[in-house]
Amino acid sequence: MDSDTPSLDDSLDQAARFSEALPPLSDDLSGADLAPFRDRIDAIDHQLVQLLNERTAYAHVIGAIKHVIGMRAYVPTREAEVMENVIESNTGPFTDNAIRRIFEQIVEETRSLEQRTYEGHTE
Ligand SMILES: C=C(O[C@@H]1C=C(C(=O)O)C=C[C@H]1O)C(=O)O
Repeated sequence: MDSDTPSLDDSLDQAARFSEALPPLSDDLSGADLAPFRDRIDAIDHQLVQLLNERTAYAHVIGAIKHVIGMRAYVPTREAEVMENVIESNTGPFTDNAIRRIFEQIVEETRSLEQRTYEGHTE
């Protein structure tokens, strides 16, 4: 996904594919209800937090194993692979750069947890 400005039609198509619970929208958006879309966002945010914490739990285990076998927490080659994978999965409307920035933050937080836990980092 390279375009910086996805079309509203594409996002509406995607939204309809993701959730059958959404109300149909007419061409005139001025009377449309925000609530069902915000409800979906709230539910997704909840799932995202659970998934991020599941991801972190696996990384914590990986950190423990690396510590025991004498590996550093920070593995730049794996981080590059993670970044390639997520960009490969990206179907938009987020751009690849947006996905990259989000995952840089996720991986940085994950790495930091491992380093604090197993390498005595203070930040
Ligand atoms: C989870 C790991 O530890 C660190 C965090 C990574 C991540 O968040 O994906 C990737 C590589 C490491 O820098 C790992 O080595 O797989």
